[in-house]
Amino acid sequence: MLGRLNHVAIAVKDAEKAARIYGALGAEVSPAVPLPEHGVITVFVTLPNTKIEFIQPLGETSPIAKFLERNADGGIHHICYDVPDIIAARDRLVKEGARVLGDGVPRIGAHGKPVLFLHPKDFSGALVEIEQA
Ligand SMILES: CC[C@@H](C(=O)O)C(=O)SCCNC(=O)CCNC(=O)[C@H](O)C(C)(C)COP(=O)(O)OP(=O)(O)OC[C@H]1O[C@@H](n2cnc3c(N)ncnc32)[C@H](O)[C@@H]1OP(=O)(O)O
Ligand SMILES: [Co+2]
Repeated sequence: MLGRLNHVAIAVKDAEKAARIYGALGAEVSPAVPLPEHGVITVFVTLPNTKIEFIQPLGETSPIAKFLERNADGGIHHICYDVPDIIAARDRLVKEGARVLGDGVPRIGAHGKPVLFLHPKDFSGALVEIEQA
């Protein structure tokens, strides 16, 4: 039911600036992409085995605003796993007692595929995103 580690997300105040050091190391760095429906701007760094997603707040109601108030210098915000069937994964997780954030309906994420978020208190203090593979 669980696939590859899709990305590790780091919340920062300036995503392009944060990714710059990875570019200096020769990694592929994407352009900044605003995703108003998620309240963030993303910059992806592609590594051989996964990606780093830098997320910067966008708009008044960004879901990462409080996190950055608590972590002014930035910090690891969530981890994202591929799942082969996001609806089956959601239903199994709910059955096991995990809380799906929002209305439980997958939304299209940064890679154009459906994503869901799971409450950090149900995953040992780590916010988890699942993405349809
Ligand atoms: C670009 C699209 C997409 C992709 O395709 O990759 C993205 O990644 S979008 C990324 C941003 N979107 C989201 O994060 C959506 C889901 N997040 C949420 O719904 C909220 O951020 C949250 C997880 C419910 C937290 O809400 P918030 O209002 O910020 O926090 P609270 O202060 O109410 O926190 C409650 C509780 O949870 C702890 N917490 C909060 N954020 C995290 C975190 N990132 N990792 C671990 N723990 C977290 C927080 O410390 C509180 O704990 P207590 O103080 O012990 O109650
Ligand atoms: Co993400």
